[in-house]
Amino acid sequence: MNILDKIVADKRKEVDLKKSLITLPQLEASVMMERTSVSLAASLRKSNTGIIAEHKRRSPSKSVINQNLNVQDVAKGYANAGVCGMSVLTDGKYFGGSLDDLVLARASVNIPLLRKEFIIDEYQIVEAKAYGADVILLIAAILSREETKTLSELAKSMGLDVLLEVHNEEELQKSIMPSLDMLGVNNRNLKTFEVSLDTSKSLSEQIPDDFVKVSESGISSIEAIQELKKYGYQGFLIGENFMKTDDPGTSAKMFIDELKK
Ligand SMILES: O=C(O)c1ccccc1NCC(=O)[C@H](O)[C@H](O)COP(=O)(O)O
Repeated sequence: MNILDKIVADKRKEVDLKKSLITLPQLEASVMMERTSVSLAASLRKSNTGIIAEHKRRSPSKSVINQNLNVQDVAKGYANAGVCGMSVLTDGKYFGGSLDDLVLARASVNIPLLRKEFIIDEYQIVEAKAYGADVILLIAAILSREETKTLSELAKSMGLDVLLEVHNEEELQKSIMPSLDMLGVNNRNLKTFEVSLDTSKSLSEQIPDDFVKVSESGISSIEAIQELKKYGYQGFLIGENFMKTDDPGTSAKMFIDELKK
């Protein structure tokens, strides 16, 4: 069993439990359902920098990254730095995140918020909207084409943007469909945890131009972004590089200021 298999097995149990605790009609009664979402894809299209900064306390590959921060401070810091969007990990067991993190980030900033989660059920999409997300992540490695279609169409019907994450050509080819806004190539091999920007480079040509291209994971230098831009990438998802510092907002600001030079 690889890490994704383990995460998904746990997620199925978690979602079943949640459905029995908070019903769909209860989620649908959230005031957030009336909120107009802010598009991350639009924000990336008009940006020269394209940074999506992540709130990430720990991860299966790195164990603890930073457990001492207040998510509201991190969100305000990222917004002040001029990021295009913020990614909030909501998985508890493997990443130390929660839906509370999403709500607190939403209460602090108006930038696009991505719910970074292992989505396998429509319930989690309603949940994302109800807790203030603007964007959901779908991971091709854990979904069939039919599931990707059903989930992405539901998200679009709720006004949410959809970022589809792929790791290889097979996942990309099986998943391309009009109900996606952004295609994210994850540079981290989730079986070995090895990170290589070559994954983004080699898949870039196969991503149709209608989708915003996002490169995810292992990005820590200006040079890497300049290189990825040559391959058509407009979005860059960065977690650990900012979160490992005492002040991720200031780190993101220095990074973005440097990128603008
Ligand atoms: O980060 C991990 O170890 C990980 C393991 C298993 C599944 C997903 C994982 N990460 C999710 C992500 O996509 C990253 O948090 C995100 O791309 C930021 O990556 P980084 O800049 O390398 O922190």
